[in-house]
Amino acid sequence: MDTIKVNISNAFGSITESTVSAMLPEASEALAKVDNGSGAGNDFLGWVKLPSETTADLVDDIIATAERLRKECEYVVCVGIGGSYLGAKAVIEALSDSFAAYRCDNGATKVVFAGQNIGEDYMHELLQLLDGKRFGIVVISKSGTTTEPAIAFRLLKEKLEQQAGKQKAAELTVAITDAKRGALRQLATEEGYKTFVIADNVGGRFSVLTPVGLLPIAVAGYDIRALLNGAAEMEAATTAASLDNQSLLYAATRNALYRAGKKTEILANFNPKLHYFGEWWKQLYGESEGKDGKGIFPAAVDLTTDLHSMGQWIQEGERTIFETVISVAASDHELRVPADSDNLDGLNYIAGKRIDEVNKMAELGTRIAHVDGGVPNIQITLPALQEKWLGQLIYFFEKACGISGYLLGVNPFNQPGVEAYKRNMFALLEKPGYENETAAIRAKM
Ligand SMILES: O=P(O)(O)OC[C@H]1O[C@](O)(CO)[C@@H](O)[C@@H]1O
Repeated sequence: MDTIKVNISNAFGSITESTVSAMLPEASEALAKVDNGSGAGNDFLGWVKLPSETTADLVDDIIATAERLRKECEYVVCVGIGGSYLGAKAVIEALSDSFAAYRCDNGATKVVFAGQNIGEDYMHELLQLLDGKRFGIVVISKSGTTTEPAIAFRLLKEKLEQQAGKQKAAELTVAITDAKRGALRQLATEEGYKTFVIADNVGGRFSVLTPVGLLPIAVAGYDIRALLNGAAEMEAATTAASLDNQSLLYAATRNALYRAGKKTEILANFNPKLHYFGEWWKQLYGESEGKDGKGIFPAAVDLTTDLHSMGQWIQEGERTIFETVISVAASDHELRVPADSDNLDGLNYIAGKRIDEVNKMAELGTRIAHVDGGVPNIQITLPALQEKWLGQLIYFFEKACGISGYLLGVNPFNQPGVEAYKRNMFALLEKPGYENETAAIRAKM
């Protein structure tokens, strides 16, 4: 079976091959905690067997629901934040025509996102876009009480009910939430929305292969069966307690680098369609590892774009970073550099070459330059931006994240730190029940 590949041959300097090999017993223990559920946070391991255990009935139901929305709606607004948004956004962006938003003529349903910010202008402009349009809503919140999506959903629900009437609005709304608990579950029951469940044992940032990610991806017209199949292949390929297990290898290497003083990992892509993959990855690793005063800081760059902004820092700044490059072997389309008789820009030496070949040389040149500059490099190669490979990549990173969190010595499946800003915001907005916090925060101002 073909799988995505990790190459650590350029990660050495502050660590050696034997440093990584010496991590194997510890990494195998961490892997066992993920696979056997014997570690901290083991009530959130529902994602481990999701690809192989997702039933055909559920997939059929998701696809049928997506088809219904695609038939009835010009726009589907997916409302959610963090893990209830980033996975779908990452996969849709990776698979989409970069200019899909500007191609108003193809009649395909457009997936737009809301509830991932509290931007007043963003919401105003979205409501304006939807004015008089046939639209539907997929509202996604595991807890059902997250402020950002709750505000967006209030506005969108009101708009949809005004435009389509209450009953039709209910038919055009799908809620993805907890099976029993929470405000969204209660509302969905009262209003009669079609619902899908986020299982108790799957945390938001590990939920892209549940209806949370699968429904928006299917609404956007992509093949969720292929995505799940790819993930299932990687599920099967990441159980061995060996450095051939690509997730274990990546987790062991990044922890070896961290222990050697490399505190920041920069995830780099050379394909603009992977920008949101970096955003998804940042949440996955940031929320999983950044706790107890520990954790590799996950940063992401889009190259070559950011070589003209962050390139200087990466090349010559503080040597506490390492870089992980997602390398896509083949592009979908073929385009060559044109020849020009005047050659004023001096580009004729590459005339006739594929744009992708130029990009690949930029990638190789960057990798060599950064390694020479003291930035260890891990390379992850996938053959193409297609559902199967993205499914593999998602599962690869999830599995590695669980192993890596245990290697780091934290509970990778909680995120207690996220509550701090919420408590302050509620106190400042004078939420009932927060009177003491309101007084305390006012005293600090
Ligand atoms: O799906 P919910 O409950 O709205 O949560 C959204 C996001 O908020 C967090 O709880 C905190 O950022 C994330 O872990 C989660 O992905």
